[in-house]
Amino acid sequence: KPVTIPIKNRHVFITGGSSGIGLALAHKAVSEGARVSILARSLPKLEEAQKSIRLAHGVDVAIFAADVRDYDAVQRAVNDAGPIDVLVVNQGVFVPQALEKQGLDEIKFMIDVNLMGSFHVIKAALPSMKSRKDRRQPASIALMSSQAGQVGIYGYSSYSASKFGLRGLAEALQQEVISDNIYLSLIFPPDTETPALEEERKIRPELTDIITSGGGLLKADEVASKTLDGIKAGSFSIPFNLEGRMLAIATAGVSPQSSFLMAFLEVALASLARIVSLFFLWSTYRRIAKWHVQKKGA
Ligand SMILES: NC(=O)C1=CN([C@@H]2O[C@H](COP(=O)(O)OP(=O)(O)OC[C@H]3O[C@@H](n4cnc5c(N)ncnc54)[C@H](OP(=O)(O)O)[C@@H]3O)[C@@H](O)[C@H]2O)C=CC1
Ligand SMILES: CCCCCCCCCCCCCCCC(=O)[C@@H](N)CO
Repeated sequence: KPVTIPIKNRHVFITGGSSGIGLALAHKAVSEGARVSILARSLPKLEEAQKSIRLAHGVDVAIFAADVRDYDAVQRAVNDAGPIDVLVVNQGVFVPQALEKQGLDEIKFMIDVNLMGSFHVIKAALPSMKSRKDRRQPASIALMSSQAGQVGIYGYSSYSASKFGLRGLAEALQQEVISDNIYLSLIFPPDTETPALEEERKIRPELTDIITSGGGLLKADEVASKTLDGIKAGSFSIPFNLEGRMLAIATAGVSPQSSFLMAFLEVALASLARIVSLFFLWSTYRRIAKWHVQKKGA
């Protein structure tokens, strides 16, 4: 059933909140009257982010320097931050490369930060979320996935694995915390203009570039405002553009759906979404074949 998760005067804790989508989310949450904490590794970047938010909104967010791969550091930061009402597990890294060429260290890096790091943050925050003073007010745990967490893409074998993992985590955890009035959200952005995407573009395999362009491109603050709307609505899955909505319907699987309208659309459009997916796959594999022919020819 539909639920409303208030943001105003509540504690929103955002990991990866010093840059890109996380920083845009922090701005948005502050502008909606939330008390915001941001966690990341680099203190100078956190201070920079804190300054930009103070300049824009005249409010100070709390900053916590910790690497999500270090559980004790995360636990200390969460204890210092105090009970959390809305947890946004946003941190993430992506190094696109064909699996065969990718070093095991880079594969481990993405799994450690994107998946294991998310477990650390949730594990550290969950006890105080369950014992929050006003349990009648629903709480939220929102995990930053990606369209690459809905469909595997050339060059993203480890990245997609880390994001698909969040899906299993969210579906299982939702069953474990529903009785504590805590709602899970999975956020599925397409390519989003952030410093990390800029870096990624320099090293992304050509085929990855070609295929991901099918998902669209958004600005960080567009992603931030739709993300916050989805969290407030307690949506289990938060897609963004038309491709994202089609992907969400095509990959609805056995995930929770609190909106009757969306549930109806998932049922009514299931076969169309599968047809569009099959067409997307047909054109993708055709491009891959063409690319190899060109490469051989070159
Ligand atoms: N940009 C895009 O195209 C898309 C991004 N996403 C997802 O959005 C999320 C944010 O990406 P984006 O905003 O682009 O990236 P940015 O690099 O701009 O921001 C990443 C944030 O996470 C922090 N971070 C990185 N590693 C760690 C770590 N080990 N421990 C704690 N904090 C860490 C960074 O700070 P610091 O380095 O100081 O730790 C920074 O604040 C990721 O989960 C990504 O997968 C999803 C779809 C599209
Ligand atoms: C029903 C079928 C729908 C057809 C359209 C499908 C299009 C899929 C394109 C996938 C785009 C992946 C973007 C990854 C962004 C990202 O996470 C990286 N920038 C790293 O963060």
